[in-house]
Amino acid sequence: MDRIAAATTDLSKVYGSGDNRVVALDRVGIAFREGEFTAIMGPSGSGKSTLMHCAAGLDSPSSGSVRVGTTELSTLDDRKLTALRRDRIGFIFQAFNLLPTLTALENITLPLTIAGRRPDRDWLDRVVAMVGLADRLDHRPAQLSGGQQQRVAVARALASRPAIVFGDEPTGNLDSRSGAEVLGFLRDSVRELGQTVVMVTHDPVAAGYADRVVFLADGRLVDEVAHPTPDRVPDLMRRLSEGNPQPPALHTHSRTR
Ligand SMILES: Nc1ncnc2c1ncn2[C@@H]1O[C@H](COP(=O)(O)OP(=O)(O)OP(=O)(O)O)[C@@H](O)[C@H]1O
Repeated sequence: MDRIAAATTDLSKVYGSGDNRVVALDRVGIAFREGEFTAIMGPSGSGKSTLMHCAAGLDSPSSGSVRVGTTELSTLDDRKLTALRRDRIGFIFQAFNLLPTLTALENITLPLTIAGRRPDRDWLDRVVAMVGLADRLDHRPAQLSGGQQQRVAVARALASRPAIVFGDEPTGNLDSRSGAEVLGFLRDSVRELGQTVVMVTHDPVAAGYADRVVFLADGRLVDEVAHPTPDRVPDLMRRLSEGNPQPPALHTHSRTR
């Protein structure tokens, strides 16, 4: 049986009340299997960021549940939730969010330093080698290109060997060549290092690097494509944005409800 890195059950998130009430997520159930690369797509406002933030313990559900590994997040107090995010979850943001005064290596190991943990030297060497930063470790962010800075952020996300890595538009600030490199490294972290990656993206080409793409519309999971290729994803996106979530013939299995 596949092991589950993180999962949501009947996850709903409602913002505001009365006339301002927005149902950002409507009973979303999704499992992220260990060693799998998932892309989350959907129109603007469909709930992608909210799903990622709830699954990563950055936001709390209105109802339903989230687990990371076997840990149910609702059972954790703030201190334990912070520790779980730090120790078991990696984050990669659109803006690289590196500390300018630290070297690349110091940025990569910062979450471990804060946690008072000693880096696993072998693992760190593998991660640094994978993202091709071995000869840049003493550079500061300003001395690195955008693509190199995002590679530092990828290595930082992987440094603790987390249960799951969440990326929020990780290539949104990169040119297509640097974006392709970063996506390749994310895919390598899954294929070669056995990591689990979930990425929100608007870019069908980026989604083409994933093992599967899930589509949200109006806070619901409306479809899922396994082994996407860049030519299949835009077709699905077009149909969804036209308000017709009928799965086209090319999909492998559907979760429409
Ligand atoms: N803090 C908040 N307060 C009120 N409404 C919110 C809040 N955060 C999100 N929403 C609403 O919830 C819905 C889902 O938002 P979310 O940011 O998850 O969508 P998204 O698919 O990530 O959008 P985008 O692609 O534009 O980033 C939207 O209608 C949004 O306006």
